[in-house]
Amino acid sequence: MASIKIENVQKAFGKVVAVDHLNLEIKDGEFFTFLGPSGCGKTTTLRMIAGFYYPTKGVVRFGDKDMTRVPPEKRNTGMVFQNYALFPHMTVFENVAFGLKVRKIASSEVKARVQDVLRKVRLEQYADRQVSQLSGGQQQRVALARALVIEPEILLLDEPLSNLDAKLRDEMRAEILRLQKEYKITTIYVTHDQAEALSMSDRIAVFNFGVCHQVGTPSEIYNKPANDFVASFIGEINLLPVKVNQVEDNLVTVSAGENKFVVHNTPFNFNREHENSELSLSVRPESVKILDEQADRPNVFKGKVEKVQFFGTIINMAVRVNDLLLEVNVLNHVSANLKPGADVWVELPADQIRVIPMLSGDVS
Ligand SMILES: Nc1ncnc2c1ncn2[C@@H]1O[C@H](COP(=O)(O)OP(=O)(O)OP(=O)(O)O)[C@@H](O)[C@H]1O
Repeated sequence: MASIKIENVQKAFGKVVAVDHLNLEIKDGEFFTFLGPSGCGKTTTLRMIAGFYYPTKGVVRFGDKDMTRVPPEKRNTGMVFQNYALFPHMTVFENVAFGLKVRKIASSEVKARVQDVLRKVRLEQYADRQVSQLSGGQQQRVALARALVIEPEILLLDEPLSNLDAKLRDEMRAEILRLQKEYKITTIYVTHDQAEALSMSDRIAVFNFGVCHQVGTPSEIYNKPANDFVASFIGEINLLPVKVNQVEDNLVTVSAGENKFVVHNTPFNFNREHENSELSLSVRPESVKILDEQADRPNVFKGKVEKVQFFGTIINMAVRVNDLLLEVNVLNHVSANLKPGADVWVELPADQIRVIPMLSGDVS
C-alpha cells in the first residue's frame, strides 16, 4: 500500500492548462475519486500519478518518495483504462500474464498468480477464451485482473464502467469495491458520474476547469458543498443569488429579491464586513418542508404549487414563492394530494440552508 501526495502540481499542454495549483493527499488504502465534468483535468491528474505524463510544475510523491519524473514501469501502479486496452487476439490468460512476462517472472509463478487473480475476479473458467469472445463486463474483469496481477501499490481506474449498461455497472461497482477491500489497495477512481462517486468513495475530489474545488467524504461534499459549482454538480439543489443584509452574532440575514432568509452563522464565520456581499443560498429539494399551516418562524413562506411530478418514492414539486421557483421533494405519503395551483406554506429550515461563494459562469 502507499499514500500519494500531489504538491502544487500544474500540467500545461501548450497554452492549455489542464490542471492547476493541485494539492491532494490520498491515504494508504483509501478509495479516492476524481469527480468532474468532461475536460476538467481528471484523466490528466491520473496520468501524472501513473507516470504517463510528467507535471509542468510541482511534485508527485508516493509516501515520502519523489516520483515526479519516474517512468510508469518503475512506479508499481496498475491502471484500468476506459476502453480496457486489452489485446483482442490473445486469450484471457495471456492478457493477464502479459505484465508478469514483461517483468521476466518464471512461468510457474506466472501461472499461479494469473490463476489466483482470475479466481478473485471470478473468471477462472474463461482463462482460454479469446477476449474478443467475452461480454463487456467480463472484459472489464480481465482489465482489472491484468492491473491487479502485478500486485501494484496503487490501482488507477479511469472511467472503468462507462461502456457498460446500467445493470452491469451496478454489479461491477460492487465487484470493484469487493476487490479493493480484499487487496486493501490505495485506489483512485475517475468518473463524471456523481452517483458512482457518492456511493463508492471514501473521499472525493471535485474538479472543474483544471481546478480542484473541494475534497471531502461523500456526505461532506453533498451536505456542505464549498461553492455553487460543487453544489450544483452533485445532486439536485436550489441555488438562489442572495445579498448579505445583516450579521448579528450567530444569525445572518440574507435576501433574494423580496424574500428574506435567516441562516446560522456557525459554519461561515461571517462578520459585519460581509454585509452587502453577494453569495449563493443553497438548499436541497428534500430539505424544503411543506407545512400544514402557517408558522410564525423565519424562513416560512407562502407559495403556490406550479408543477407536480410523481416518481414513486418521492414527489417533486416546483413551488413559486414570490419571484422564486423552488424545487421541493417530498416523500410519496407526505403530500400525495397536492396539485398544481394549490396554496402551500414552505419552510427552508435555517440549519439546512448554506450560504456559499458564487462562481459565476462555472456552474454547469
Ligand atoms: N495530450 C493533450 N494535449 C493537449 N490537450 C490536452 C491533452 N490531454 C488533455 N488535454 C486538455 O486538458 C484538459 C483536461 O483534459 P482531461 O482529459 O484531463 O479531462 P477529463 O476530466 O479526464 O475529461 P474526460 O472526462 O472527457 O476524459 C482538456 O481541456 C483537454 O482538452
